[in-house]
Amino acid sequence: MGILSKRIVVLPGDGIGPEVCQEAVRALKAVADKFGHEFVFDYQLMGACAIDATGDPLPAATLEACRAADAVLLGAIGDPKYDNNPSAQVRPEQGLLRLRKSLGLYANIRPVTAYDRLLEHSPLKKDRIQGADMLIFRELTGGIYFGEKGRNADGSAYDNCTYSRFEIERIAHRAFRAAETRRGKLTLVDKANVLETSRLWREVVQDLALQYPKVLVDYLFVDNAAMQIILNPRQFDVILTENMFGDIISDEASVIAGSLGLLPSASVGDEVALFEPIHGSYPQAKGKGIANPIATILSAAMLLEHFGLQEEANSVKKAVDNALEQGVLTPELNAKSPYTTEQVGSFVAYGILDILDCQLHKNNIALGLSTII
Ligand SMILES: NC(=O)C1=CN([C@@H]2O[C@H](COP(=O)(O)OP(=O)(O)OC[C@H]3O[C@@H](n4cnc5c(N)ncnc54)[C@H](O)[C@@H]3O)[C@@H](O)[C@H]2O)C=CC1
Ligand SMILES: CC(C)CC(=O)C(=O)O
Ligand SMILES: [Mg+2]
Repeated sequence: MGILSKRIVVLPGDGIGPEVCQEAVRALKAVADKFGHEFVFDYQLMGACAIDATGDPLPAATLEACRAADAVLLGAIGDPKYDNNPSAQVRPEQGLLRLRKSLGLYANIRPVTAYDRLLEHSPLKKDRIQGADMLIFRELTGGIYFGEKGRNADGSAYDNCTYSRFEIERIAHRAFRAAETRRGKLTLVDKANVLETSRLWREVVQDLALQYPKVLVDYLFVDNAAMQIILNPRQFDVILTENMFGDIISDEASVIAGSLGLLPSASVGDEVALFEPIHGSYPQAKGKGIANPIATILSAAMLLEHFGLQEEANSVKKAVDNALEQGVLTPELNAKSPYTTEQVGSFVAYGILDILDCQLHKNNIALGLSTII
């Protein structure tokens, strides 16, 4: 792959979003320096910050910039002043959902890995999670999050869940193809004993399975899946599921990795792809320097893979592995001698730049010397 010139729209968003985005951009800048690429970063508003500035959580200028970009990097959106106000007319989350829908980002891909170095920090049984490695395909533009919702005259409320065969087929094909390149197993997580939409998911997946004879297909009800993911995560290879179930079980699966702050994602579909950590804006941590930036840094690695820059992506992943290995960890993973968001980010950037005397950098951090990159 030659030298690339790419325009990346950055949507830092709210809460810890700007802090974790800053570290992912630092990693991308290190990659650009090392490999000679040109990445132009175009910062745009989305979420609560966009409501505050324009009244709209997804201003037209932001959507336009995303459409014209080569990729989008998102931090997170959401603010308690909207969460705690049930009568708020406009919400940050509406901006995110509208962005996903507008860009046709129907497949959200969330890798989950058990890191050897972090096993000791896990509340889960080490011998059960060691080696766990799964890829969750979460449908992202349909289902209950996008169905008609409202209040009835009697004061009751409703959220409708609808799926079409087409919506299921397009993400199922992607999940089957991924399973073919991995360990050849696909688990559909649904609630087909109760929900009609889930029965349609099963029918479609059963039909498509005929086109992928090398893939072993398994079906699990979501309640059972929620338990199995924790109890015996190594049984999973590719998980395919609808929007809300995928949202919930992937946050749960982050316990296998060790923290919600470690899980990245790629959202892909018809237009430009978007990369974001699976976590939210963690408002309690805003400005404290305690947020783990690795989920966003690994999302940047997925962005590089999307550009076809595998070696570059590997350099980011290797630098992250090294940070974990060396114990350069934010407080939720190591309360005793924690590193800040920025220190973890700059340690990773050093690793990308092959300044392999990371010990020196670690010492600098210990001495309180400022980050250099
Ligand atoms: N994609 C997005 O932008 C998302 C936005 N949200 C929004 O975020 C706001 C907060 O929602 P919550 O339910 O509290 O979810 P959250 O994901 O922001 O935080 C849940 C918990 O996970 C941990 N955590 C999350 N990110 C972390 C990080 N980088 N490092 C270390 N620990 C981390 C913290 O213990 C935190 O209390 C809400 O406004 C919500 O709507 C929630 C999920 C996704
Ligand atoms: C607005 C929500 C659906 C965001 C969320 O929880 C997620 O995408 O994981
Ligand atoms: Mg979520």
